[in-house]
Amino acid sequence: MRLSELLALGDLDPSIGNIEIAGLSADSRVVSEGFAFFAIPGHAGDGLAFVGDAKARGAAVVIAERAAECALPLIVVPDVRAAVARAAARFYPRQPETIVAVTGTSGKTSVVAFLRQIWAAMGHEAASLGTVGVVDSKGAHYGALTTPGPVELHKTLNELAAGGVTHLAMEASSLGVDQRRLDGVRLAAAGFTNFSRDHLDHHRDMEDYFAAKMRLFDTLLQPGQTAVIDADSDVATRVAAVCNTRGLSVFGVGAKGEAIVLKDARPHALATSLDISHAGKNYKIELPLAGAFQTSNALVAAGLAIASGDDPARVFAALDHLKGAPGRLELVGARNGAPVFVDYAHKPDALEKVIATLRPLTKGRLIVVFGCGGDRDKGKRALMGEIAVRAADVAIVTDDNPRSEDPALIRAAIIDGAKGAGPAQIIEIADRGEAISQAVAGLCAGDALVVAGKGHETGQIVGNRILPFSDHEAVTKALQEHSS
Ligand SMILES: CC(=O)N[C@H]1[C@@H](OP(=O)(O)OP(=O)(O)OC[C@H]2O[C@@H](n3ccc(=O)[nH]c3=O)[C@H](O)[C@@H]2O)O[C@H](CO)[C@@H](O)[C@@H]1O[C@H](C)C(=O)N[C@@H](C)C(=O)N[C@H](CCC(=O)O)C(=O)O
Ligand SMILES: Nc1ncnc2c1ncn2[C@@H]1O[C@H](COP(=O)(O)OP(=O)(O)OP(=O)(O)O)[C@@H](O)[C@H]1O
Ligand SMILES: N[C@H](CCC[C@H](N)C(=O)O)C(=O)O
Ligand SMILES: [Mg+2]
Repeated sequence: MRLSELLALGDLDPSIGNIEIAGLSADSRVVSEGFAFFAIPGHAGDGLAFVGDAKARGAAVVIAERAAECALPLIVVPDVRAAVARAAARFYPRQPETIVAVTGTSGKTSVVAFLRQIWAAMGHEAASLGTVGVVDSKGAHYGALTTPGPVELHKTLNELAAGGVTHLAMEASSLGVDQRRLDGVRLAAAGFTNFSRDHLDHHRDMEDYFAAKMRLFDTLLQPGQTAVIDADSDVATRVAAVCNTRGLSVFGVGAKGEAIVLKDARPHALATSLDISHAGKNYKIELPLAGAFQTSNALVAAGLAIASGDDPARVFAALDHLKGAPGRLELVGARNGAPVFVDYAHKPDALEKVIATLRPLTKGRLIVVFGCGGDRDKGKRALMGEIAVRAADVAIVTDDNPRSEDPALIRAAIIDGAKGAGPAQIIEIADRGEAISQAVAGLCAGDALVVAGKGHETGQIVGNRILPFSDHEAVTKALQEHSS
């Protein structure tokens, strides 16, 4: 592809515009012969500092936001992150016909997994993309980011479409939206789950975080398209106002929803019976998932399936067969009849919700094993400690990806927040495997254990090393060791 086509800039000097481009990247380390290198002014450094590296690897041209002394032809654009996203969409032209993006602090991975399952039940060739990777009818492939960078994203979209996928549900993280990773994606609709504290290590404050999410609705969705909103979220009215201003069609779901109305939800064991209405008709659903939050997620997914053209009665029937996303309130086993769950709650609201879900199902003690990630929002540590001792009976504080930080200090910050904040016993066990083993060993009939924070993850990040570790495997091992 010629550079003028890649950038959609017809007025480039032909000596530059006619350069044949073999690929594109914003990371000099993956540049090859004939590539266009997009120099992003980032958080840690400026891509312009890596032009020499890009040239040595064969880059043909640099695209940046400012003019600079440069060993290669340089083109200045106003927003280089948007430019690389749009260029990637041209270089990898195919996309599944129906792409839906889901944002919100919690529930994105669950909603895209549910939507993929609903679409598959409708007979569509469906896929999902997000924190647990790309999942389609052929299997799952893990990736590093929830919303991949634009070059990887468009390569993936191209491959999915070429492989016959017509329907894709993808997660839109606030960072992904903010950093223009989705700017070249042809969206059909978008979903919003909820809003609470997260990523305050990146966003200046909660308003900045909210605005980042709203860019999906006020900029990326086009007027006339549909926004499916969990109407029971604290910020649903604000989100709907943003959507109305943009001329979107608002589809509210939940007890306060107007498009799918949740009339009654009766939890029993690990399932929930729902009475809902939509377009003047009533439906009964046996959702095979526990937790009010999973009901909300399932209704957002159903709304997105209906908004993208599927038959409501068939969509609601599909909810009877939903499976949870891996590591989201996943029942791994039991000891002395006490269930053991693995969950991905690594932020305050999620921890609160998962404990609140298990509390009514637990006659004995509710035990939670958790930690907080290093190099992430420090403010959430004390909050999560406080929630655990207020809402659970035993809080076992352990490590969760300490990264470059001293894990003992992370645990101390959690315990500082926990002390005196509630009745639960606090136990500190640094080694996560040992914490899980001791928690399992102590389970009595009537108890329940939730190991929170790592969900589907398969490693413990200590310094720059990723040590193999899975909560699921650690629980299974502990259940075997402490059987009888
Ligand atoms: C903190 C953050 O969001 N970083 C993202 C951001 O990097 P940055 O702006 O800080 O870039 P930088 O490190 O300053 O470097 C500037 C530029 O120089 C380039 N570079 C750098 C070194 C080099 O040798 N050569 C080179 O060309 C970099 O590729 C970059 O383009 O822009 C990059 C290009 O798009 C992203 O790859 C990078 O994601 C990093 C890998 C990351 O870990 N991001 C995480 C925090 C993230 O995005 N998480 C979200 C949310 C998760 C969730 O809620 O589920 C996600 O969507 O996964
Ligand atoms: N609708 C919801 N409201 C509150 N908490 C939720 C909701 N859905 C899921 N959770 C909690 O958040 C955890 C993460 O859920 P999920 O992976 O679906 O969300 P996510 O938005 O993709 O999160 P992340 O940004 O961390 O990838 C779950 O394990 C559960 O504890
Ligand atoms: N996408 C989130 C996941 C956090 C998971 C938790 N296990 C941790 O490491 O803090 C992040 O990178 O902030
Ligand atoms: Mg996710």
